[in-house]
Amino acid sequence: MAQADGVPLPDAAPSCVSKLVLLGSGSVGKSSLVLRYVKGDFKSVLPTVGCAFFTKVVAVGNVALKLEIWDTAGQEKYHSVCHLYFRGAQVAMLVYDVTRKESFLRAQQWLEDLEKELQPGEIVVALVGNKTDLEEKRQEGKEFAESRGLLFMETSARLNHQVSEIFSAVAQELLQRDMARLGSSPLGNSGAMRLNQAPTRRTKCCSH
Ligand SMILES: Nc1nc2c(ncn2[C@@H]2O[C@H](COP(=O)(O)OP(=O)(O)OP(=O)(O)O)[C@@H](O)[C@H]2O)c(=O)[nH]1
Repeated sequence: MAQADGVPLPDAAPSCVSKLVLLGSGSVGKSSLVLRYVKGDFKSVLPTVGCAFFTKVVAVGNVALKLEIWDTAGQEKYHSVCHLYFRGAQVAMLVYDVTRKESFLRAQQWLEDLEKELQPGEIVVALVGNKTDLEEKRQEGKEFAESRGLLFMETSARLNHQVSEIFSAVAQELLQRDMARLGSSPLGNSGAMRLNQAPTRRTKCCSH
C-alpha cells in the first residue's frame, strides 16, 4: 500500500484534487517548506522565478487528496503575477518569517488581496510563521489568525517542525468543509490549531 508521511494511503487513486498556493515575501521559506514536505529535504534553493509547481498526495482519514502546490515567487517584482496563481485555488498559505516584521505585514496584505477577490470562506486560508528555529525577536501571528478565522501554525522547514502538520491541517479542513456541505461527519483531528470556523460556502476539492 502506498504511504504518505508514513501513513498508509487508501488503495484507490486520489479522489480529490485541490490547488494550494503559497504566498508571502521573498526568503520567508516558501520553497523550503514545499521541498521539506514533498521531498523531505532542506537545502539551499535559489529565489523562485514566477512560480514552481509540485504535487503530493495526502491521506485524510480514508480519503487520498492530491495537493497541487503552487509555490509563488516572493520578490516584489513578481507580485502582480502571483495574483494569477491564486485564482482557482482552494487553499492559500500565507507564509511569513517569524523574525521579520515586514514579512508578517506582507502576509496580512496578501490576506486583504485575497479578501478583495474571493468570497468569505471560499477558500481555506492558513497563516504560517516559518523559521521558528531562529532565536531572534518573534512576530506573533496567533492573535491575528484568530481574529481573522485563519488556520495557524508556526513551522521550521530547517528542523522539519510542523511542516507536514500544516499541509495535513489544510487538507483536513478542506475535506471537513466538503463533508459539512454534504452532511457527513468530520474526518478526525490533524492537530492543527483551528482558531475560528470560517463560513462554509463551497469547496471544489471533492466530487465524491
Ligand atoms: N533558519 C531557517 N532558515 C530557513 C528556513 N526555511 C527557509 N530558510 C532559509 O531562508 C532562505 C530563503 O528560503 P526560500 O525557501 O528560498 O524562501 P522563499 O520564500 O521561497 O523565497 P522566494 O523564492 O524569494 O519567494 C534560504 O536561505 C533558506 O535556507 C527555516 O525554517 N529556518
